[in-house]
Amino acid sequence: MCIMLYKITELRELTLKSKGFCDVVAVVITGEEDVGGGSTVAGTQGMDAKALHSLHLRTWVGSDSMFTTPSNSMRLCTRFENKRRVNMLKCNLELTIKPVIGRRAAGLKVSCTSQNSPASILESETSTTEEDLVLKKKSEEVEPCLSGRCIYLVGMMGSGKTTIGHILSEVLGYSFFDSDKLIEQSVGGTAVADIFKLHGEAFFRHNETEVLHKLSSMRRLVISTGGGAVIRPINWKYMHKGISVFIDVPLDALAQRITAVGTKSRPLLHHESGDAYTQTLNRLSKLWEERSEAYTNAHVRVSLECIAAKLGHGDVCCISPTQIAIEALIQIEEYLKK
Ligand SMILES: Nc1ncnc2c1ncn2[C@@H]1O[C@H](COP(=O)(O)OP(=O)(O)OP(=O)(O)O)[C@@H](O)[C@H]1O
Ligand SMILES: O=C(O)C1=C[C@@H](O)[C@@H](O)[C@H](O)C1
Repeated sequence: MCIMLYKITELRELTLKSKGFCDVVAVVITGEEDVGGGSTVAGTQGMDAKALHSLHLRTWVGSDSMFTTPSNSMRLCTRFENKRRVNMLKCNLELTIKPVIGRRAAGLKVSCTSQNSPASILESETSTTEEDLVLKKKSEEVEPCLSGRCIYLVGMMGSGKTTIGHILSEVLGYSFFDSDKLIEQSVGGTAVADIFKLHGEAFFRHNETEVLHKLSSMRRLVISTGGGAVIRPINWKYMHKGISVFIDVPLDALAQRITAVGTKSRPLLHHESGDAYTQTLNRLSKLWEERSEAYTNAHVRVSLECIAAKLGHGDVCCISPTQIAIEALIQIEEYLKK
């Protein structure tokens, strides 16, 4: 099993491999770094499970539940999709974060069990990857050129705006906002799917424009926008106050990602029955027909197909979010130089 762990405070990517089939999972753990000699680097002290879940946990295929256990460990119950064998495995993943002394020495003990495979214990130290160093260097070059301008990430549902947005905000020292979340807050915490159901799409779009309007007067933000934010010209007026970046992901890759996590939270893709992948791909194709032109309004395009060609990958699924974030910074830099 292959587990990718992202530690957002340090932006380190850690790949743990054990023999057997290969699943890809990303977990984000974050916390106070260097909070004094002998303290935990990424402990769960002072954080409740809900906060950890909402702020710091990502999996490629969605997490069913997560809870903390006493003394600096947290447990994630999730379903890992085995891409090679298509079946779903139920797994318990327990991360034990050991106390460390000094900076940058998070010890992670990962114990992983599943219905289909015996328990295995993996241990590793975090290490800074070459990708992390490239990302850091590029962000240091680009950040002063931005002069505080916000970055608006646009792209179809599931294109990775949130995932990449978190990475970019971290390296640039910007704050991160998700416009869908802000809309939910403005409607008393109602979920996007319920806003569509209760009030209709027009109401949602109106609120989306309001949110983008408010954000447009702010600085030093990375904003993950909703997939349909591009369709209203007024939204571009606001987004063009900053730098807009279109994350261009092939539709079949989007359909795979979305099918893996389910369509319940995405009202424009939700369907009750039938082949989930095909239905999702059909709906995405329809939306793409309506929107592809609108995405060209973005200042910058980050194409996963181009990154794959550059890196010599046959498949866009092999491109890590860090690589996409690096490419976004390269493209932003080129745009700013023009
Ligand atoms: N580079 C990547 N490779 C594989 N899966 C990814 C990658 N980036 C993101 N994902 C996964 O794709 C799904 C969608 O990602 P994310 O939520 O970041 O997209 P989004 O554009 O913000 O989506 P939405 O607009 O629907 O909210 C998540 O399950 C995420 O883990
Ligand atoms: O593509 C879209 O139109 C949407 C994408 C989501 O982010 C949400 O903004 C909402 O579900 C609509």
